[in-house]
Formats: sequence, C-alpha cells, structure tokens
Amino acid sequence: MAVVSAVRGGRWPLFQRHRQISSSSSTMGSWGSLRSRRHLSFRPNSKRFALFARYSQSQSQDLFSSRLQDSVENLPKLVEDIVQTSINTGPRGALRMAQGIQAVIGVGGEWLSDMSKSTNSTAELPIQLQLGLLSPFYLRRLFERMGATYIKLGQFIASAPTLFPPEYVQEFQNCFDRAPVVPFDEIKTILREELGRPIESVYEYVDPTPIASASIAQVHGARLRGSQEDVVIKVLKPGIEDILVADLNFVYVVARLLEFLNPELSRASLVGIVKDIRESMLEEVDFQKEAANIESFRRYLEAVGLTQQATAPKVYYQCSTKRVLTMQRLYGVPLTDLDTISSLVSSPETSLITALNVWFGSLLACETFHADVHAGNLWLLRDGRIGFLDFGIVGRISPKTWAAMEVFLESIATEEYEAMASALIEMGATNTNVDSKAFARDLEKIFSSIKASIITYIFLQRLVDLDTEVVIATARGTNTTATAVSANVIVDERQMNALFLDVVRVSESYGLKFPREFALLMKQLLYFDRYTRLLAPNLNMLQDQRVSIASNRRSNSRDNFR
Ligand SMILES: Nc1ncnc2c1ncn2[C@@H]1O[C@H](COP(=O)(O)OP(=O)(O)OP(=O)(O)O)[C@@H](O)[C@H]1O
Repeated sequence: MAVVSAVRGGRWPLFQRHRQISSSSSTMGSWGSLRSRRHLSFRPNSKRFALFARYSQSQSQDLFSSRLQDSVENLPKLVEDIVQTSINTGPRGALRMAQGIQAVIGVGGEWLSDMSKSTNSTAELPIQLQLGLLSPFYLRRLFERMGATYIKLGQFIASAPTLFPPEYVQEFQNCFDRAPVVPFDEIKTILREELGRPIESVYEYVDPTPIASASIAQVHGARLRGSQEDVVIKVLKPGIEDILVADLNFVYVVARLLEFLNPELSRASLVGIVKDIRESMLEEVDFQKEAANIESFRRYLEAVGLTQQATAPKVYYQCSTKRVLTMQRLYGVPLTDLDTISSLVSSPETSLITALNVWFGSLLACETFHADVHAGNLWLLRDGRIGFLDFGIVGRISPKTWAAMEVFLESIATEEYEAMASALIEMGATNTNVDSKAFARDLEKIFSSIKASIITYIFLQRLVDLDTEVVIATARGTNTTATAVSANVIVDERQMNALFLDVVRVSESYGLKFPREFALLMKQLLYFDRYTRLLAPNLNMLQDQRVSIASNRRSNSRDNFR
C-alpha cells in the first residue's frame, strides 16, 4: 500500500513507475523497512541518527558504485548497438535528419508567430506557448510535418493513455494523416515493378486521380482486365519503408541512450515499447499481412453466416504483393453520413446494431479484431450491408481479458462500481494488493462528476431553448441545425474521452497497467458511441437486448443479426 499511495495522483505513468521504483529501492526505502522492523525513533544528533546517516551514506555509495559498474559494463553493448543501428540506417539517416531540421524550423516559425501575437495582448501567455515545441499542440504539428512514422507514433500516443500524459493523449487524437499526392507516373512505375508485367495486362483501366492519399499509402480506383470487376489498388508510397526504418532506428537509439543515462527507465521497458511500436508499424507496411487480416475476417463472416449482413473487400492475390493490394471495390458511405444512410435504409438503427453485433462477435470468434473502426473504415454499403475497410491495424484479445471487459462495460451501464473495480483489477497487471473498495469509491467519484457535468450541459442547453433530442431529430434541416448537431456530438465525445482517461489515470494510481488491447477496445467503443448518437440516439449500446456482446452470443441464436 505504501508504494501505491506514493504514486497516487501522479500524471505520467513512466514518471510514476520511476517514483515507485526509487521509493522501494532507494536508501529511503531501506530506512523505512529497517525502521519498521526495529521500531526505532530518529532524533537528530542522536547516536542512532548518526548510525543511520552512516548507513544511508554507505548504502547510496554502494548504489552509486553498483550503477556506475553496470553502466561501464553496458557501455560496449550500447556503443555496438548504436553503431550497428547507424550502419543499418545508412545515408537515409542523414537525409531524414535534414528533413527533421526543416520540420523543426517550420513549426518553430509557427510558434514564434503565435508568440508575437500573444505578447501584443495583455493576457497571460497560454501554457502551450510557454512550453514551446514540447507542448502537446506544437509537438503534434511537428509530428504531422515529420510524416508517416511520426504520424503513426502520434496515433500510438493517442491510443496509449497508460503510457503518456492525458494532455498529449488528447491532443494526438487530432493527429491527421494527410500527405501530398504521389504523381501517377510514379504509381505506375511501382505497379509495373511490383506486378512484374505491364499494368495494361492486369487492369483494363486505372484512375489517375487517387481516391485517397495518406502518409503510407495511396489508393486508386481501377477495373480488372478480363473479369471487368471494379477494384481499388492500395499502393505503398515510394521510399516509405526507408523512412520508417531511419525514423524508428533514430527513436530506438534515443530510447537506448535514455535508458543508459537513467537505468530505471529500463524497468519501465522504454526500449521494449519502442521495439513493439517498430514491429507493429513494420506490419502495417506489409500489405500481405493486411490481406491475411481481411481474409480471416471474411472467413469469420462465412463461418457464422453473416455474409448477408456485412462484408470486407475480397483480395485479388494474383495482383497483390507486399507493396500493392488489389481489392474488390466497395460502394458506400461512412457510418456518420446520416442523410445518405437514411435514404439507403429504413432503419439506420438496425444497421448500427448489425455493425455492433458483427464487430463484437469478431472479438472472440475471429483471430484478430478490426482496431480502427473510424468512420472512413466503416461503411453502409449501397446494398444495405456493413462494409469493413482497412485492416492495417488489428488487435487480439484473450477470452479472459474480454470476460473482464464485459463486466466492466456492464458495470458502466448499471453503475456498480465494485464490479467495475474488480473487472479493472482483473485486466490490469499488478503485483500489488489493490484496495478494491477504495478503488470503487474513486471510480464512483469520476462517474458522478461526469454525470454532473452532463446534467449541467443539458440544463444550459434548455436555458437557451435547445433540447438535445430535438436537435438530433432535426439533423437534416438547415445549416444552422447541422452545426448544432455536430457541436453537441463533439462535446459528448470529449466527455467520453475524458472519462476514459480518468478511469485509466485512477486505475494506474492503484498500480494497474492495462494491456494495449484495452485502449484499442475503448477507442473502438468511442467510435461506436459516436455512431450511436447519430444513428440511434435512443439506443443504449451496452444494455440493449438486440446488441449481443460476445458471451451472449454463445447462448443466443443468430436472430440478433437479422
Ligand atoms: N475496398 C475499397 N473500396 C472502396 N474504397 C476503398 C477501399 N479501400 C480503401 N478505399 C478508400 O481509400 C481510403 C483509404 O484506404 P485505407 O483506409 O485502406 O488506407 P489508409 O492509408 O490505411 O488510410 P487511413 O489511415 O486514413 O485509414 C478509404 O477511406 C476509402 O475511401
């Protein structure tokens, strides 16, 4: 418990762990344990005090010399590692360095211009200006300018509230993946090289204007020669693997140096985290892996008889490689396009329930689950089915974690905080004994405060004569109404996000550390929450009998999908 209370209230998990470790391994920790064993008192100038002062001094000297010895022993390995990484990076490292300097100058310029505007006003300098390029806002801008790797790192930060401070997690939710379009001639060259034959022999037609261009890939519409099927071609942008390798090697070297300078960071496994990020990013630039994820999802739909309700694009392996993915073209609209959805189906609510059931069902029944269901990747198709796109980011969840997750979700709806605490304890890896009653009380406080702010918000809306439900019901009206709807949705989402971050923060203060899947799952639930507000404002996603989360599925029939 002493360790737990020592870390409670901290904001940065890495820092928390640092404090946690030092409090147990430092001389203070030794003093504390000795003190409790022998029931000694400490009066300054007393013999005992002098004894302990000497004891403490010798302990810290021992600690210092043992650390120094560790460092000296580790130095050759560090140097070897850095040299090896630099050799692997090669000249692309220097090029990236130049691009990095350019990006820093660009964002630095933005900061200076914002500073000059602010210094003209009498108000106090906002915190983000004081922190400069290290503030969440400018750091996010810098990451966007640095391109693919850093955008993905930014998205990783946004999805890992257990590792980063909440201000950064919140800000990096806005890390947009926009990138300049690669000229069509270059795309044609890549296609020719990858497919090993003239593109005219494979495709009847390729649209030179891309459908989408993000930092890693560019997507073009096309038609297959022979079968005349409509397809899309996802092409890995040129040089992207080199950039990823150079950037990730740089991040790795920085992590190694930080761990060398502060060995306690190695217990927080900084290098381990960087290695994990490297692995998952390199997976994302391998379209053969994405193709395998799509196929496994399609197999799941087949196996449970859901192909009439949902689909994922068929992969054309004969014209797909590691860098090129040719897929069936789906036609539809994002789940946030209420106008078109209402014109396609009589009940948008039913479509949403289908999407929820298919996704929840895949958590256990499929090898992996789709871990990026933002509206661009979740469509209502023209034929009324739900289309799942982009399987670049997937997660895996164990039945044990999911069982605890179910209890957690249910407890949100039923407001049973002790059950919520037990579920979170079950999910979070910890060696400490958690005081579940105190934890439950802290969770209740978070939920009560968010409830109070929602009630205040609705009350304020009423004051200005805007009823939430009426606003949503008239969403297809004039521009002003549409603005009111989106404003409403954004406020609610922020509240949800803040709530999630609060739960994670409080859990961590009790020594819990969640698997990455927990954050991935919560993020998807926030997306689904957004769709629910738009498509079925009266639906309680976690309580409605028509929504089958995994364990119900085992006992229920498939009627829920119809
Ligand atoms: N099978 C498909 N049918 C129709 N359009 C598609 C298909 N696959 C991709 N697209 C279009 O291309 C866009 C980008 O595709 P995808 O999401 O796979 O790429 P990405 O680089 O991972 O983008 P992001 O990171 O923004 O999700 C999609 O939002 C969609 O508009």
